[in-house]
Amino acid sequence: MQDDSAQTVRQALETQLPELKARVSAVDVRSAIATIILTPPDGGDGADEEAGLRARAEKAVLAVEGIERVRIIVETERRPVREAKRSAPSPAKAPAPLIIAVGSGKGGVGKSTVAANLAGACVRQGLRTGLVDADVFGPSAPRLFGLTEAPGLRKTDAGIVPLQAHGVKLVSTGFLVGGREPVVWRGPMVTGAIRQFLTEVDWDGGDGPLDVLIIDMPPGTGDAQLAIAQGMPISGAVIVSTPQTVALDDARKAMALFERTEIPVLGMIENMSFFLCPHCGEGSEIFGRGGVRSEAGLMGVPFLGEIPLHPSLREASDEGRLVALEDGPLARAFASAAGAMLETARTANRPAPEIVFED
Ligand SMILES: Nc1ncnc2c1ncn2[C@@H]1O[C@H](COP(=O)(O)OP(=O)(O)OP(=O)(O)O)[C@@H](O)[C@H]1O
Repeated sequence: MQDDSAQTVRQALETQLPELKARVSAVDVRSAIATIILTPPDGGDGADEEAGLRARAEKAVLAVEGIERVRIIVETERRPVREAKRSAPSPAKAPAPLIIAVGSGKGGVGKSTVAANLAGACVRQGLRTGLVDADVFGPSAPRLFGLTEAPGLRKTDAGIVPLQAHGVKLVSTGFLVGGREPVVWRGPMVTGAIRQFLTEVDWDGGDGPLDVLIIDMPPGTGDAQLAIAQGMPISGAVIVSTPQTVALDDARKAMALFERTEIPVLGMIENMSFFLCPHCGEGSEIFGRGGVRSEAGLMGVPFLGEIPLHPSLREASDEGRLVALEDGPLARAFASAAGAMLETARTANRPAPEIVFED
């Protein structure tokens, strides 16, 4: 369905504005919001001409049935991945001793919900916790943390000031988009914006340095994900998957992506593992519980835990609450998964023992 609307939007753009055809690098449609990523114009175009072109593009997209809002993002830099790696900050400048990327090969498996609640579980353990919502296409942190009406991000001499909710400090491209107006992003975009989130945020802000930073990766396994993976000294990655075979196939691709960038996979979390009935508390294994555990076994990575499918998790997410900070089976599931994740991350990060030769 989502793919169909993206295709319709792309067609509308390309038919009505053939001059843009070569510049449309990605189109995404979610919740009636169309995001269009354009490559920069070829040298000659003046600023006015470019602004006019974008305005016409917005109009063309808004005319597509079902689209209520348009975001046009113009990439100004598209550095090859290798270059991104070179520009990665030195570990000394890393924002936290533990930086954990939460990824999934495919959207909709609940990765963002899991990432947010893992962050909540870290706060509950008394850790100073940050979260980067790196999903430029469908930022979900504003909704998950109840910050949809929050003011935009500010920048001071010390850096970008993160927002804070439920004890988690967070940045999201969602905080760059205001109200219901179509927004044109300027300046270094997509990978550029994310790179700023990875390198220019004042996480400390006088409260002390972070203990752990969680990165909610964009779904998929393309260049954007690779650039993020290489833009920061990530300690390890957690892969979220549902137990169905099709989701597992994508999870495998996500794992391969992290392996290519030499980021250790800390383990897998099974989301929507089984249906936990809100009435009787009984579990039903509707998607074939255990698929992720066996996949983790096959891939030789730890299995970190299972999160049940429960209506209250969706409700809490829509209301901007973190179940990880409440009581009940979901909170316990997140506490256990976060505990396993931190344990594996700390082990993976521990420096190798030094051999001392005695005379
Ligand atoms: N265990 C669960 N029980 C009930 N609902 C869930 C559970 N996990 C996620 N959801 C719901 O499923 C939907 C998708 O979750 P979410 O947005 O976190 O997925 P995602 O993988 O990050 O998707 P995308 O990558 O497309 O943003 C949301 O409505 C969320 O509230």
